[in-house]
Amino acid sequence: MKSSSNSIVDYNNAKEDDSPRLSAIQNLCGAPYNKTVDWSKWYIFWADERVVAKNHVDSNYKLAKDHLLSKLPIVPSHVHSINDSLTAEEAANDYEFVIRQLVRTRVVNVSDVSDCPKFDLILLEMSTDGHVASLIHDHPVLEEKNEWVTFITTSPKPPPERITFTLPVINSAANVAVVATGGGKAEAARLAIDDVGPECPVLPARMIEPIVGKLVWFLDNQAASMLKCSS
Ligand SMILES: O=C(O)[C@H](O)[C@@H](O)[C@H](O)[C@H](O)COP(=O)(O)O
Repeated sequence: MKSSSNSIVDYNNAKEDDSPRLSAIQNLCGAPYNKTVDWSKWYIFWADERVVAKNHVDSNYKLAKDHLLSKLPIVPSHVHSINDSLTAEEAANDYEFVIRQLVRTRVVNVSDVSDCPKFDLILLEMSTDGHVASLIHDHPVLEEKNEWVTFITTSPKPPPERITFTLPVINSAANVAVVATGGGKAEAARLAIDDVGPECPVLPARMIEPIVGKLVWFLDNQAASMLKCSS
């Protein structure tokens, strides 16, 4: 990753009760990364966020702040969280406006191949139903082509109101990492990654196909257990 990274981290994956994934993320707070990474060059955004107060237990911002951001020398003004005093629709519009300003001032790169920002890294976790960010299966949010940030009010996984980056933004990133851990995600991983044929549902995770960027999946043994290459 470039040292002048514009970084995205989707901390939804790091729940309090999820110690293996949380500790993997927290490794960044210790040696050597706390010293070798130039944290002053990092900019942090949320690929999706729950529309709750920043001090709410469901807030992804709070989770990231408590477990990572408060322990690293990241410049506070480089941390771009949503405005939690707005409705979901307003918060999505506001977040997109903020990102547009940062693209205009070249803090965030612009894609050569789409009308979208080009983030250096977008880190996502796939859920058991194959959704990533708040791009949920069979939802019009998957069709959004014009907005950079949009919103949903009907997430099957609570809380229902979320803002989310759209597919064009995620697929314009220089690098996208998708994480899946545990046997409960094995079937979704198979449907998202393997050559499963046209009769199978196209999960949101399968729609993550960076136009020119790099996609890397990180799976543990259980999540990878149904992949063809694992047999
Ligand atoms: O819940 C959220 O806020 C996000 O919608 C979602 O993208 C999340 O990152 C995955 O669902 C992984 O989380 P789980 O492993 O808990 O399903």
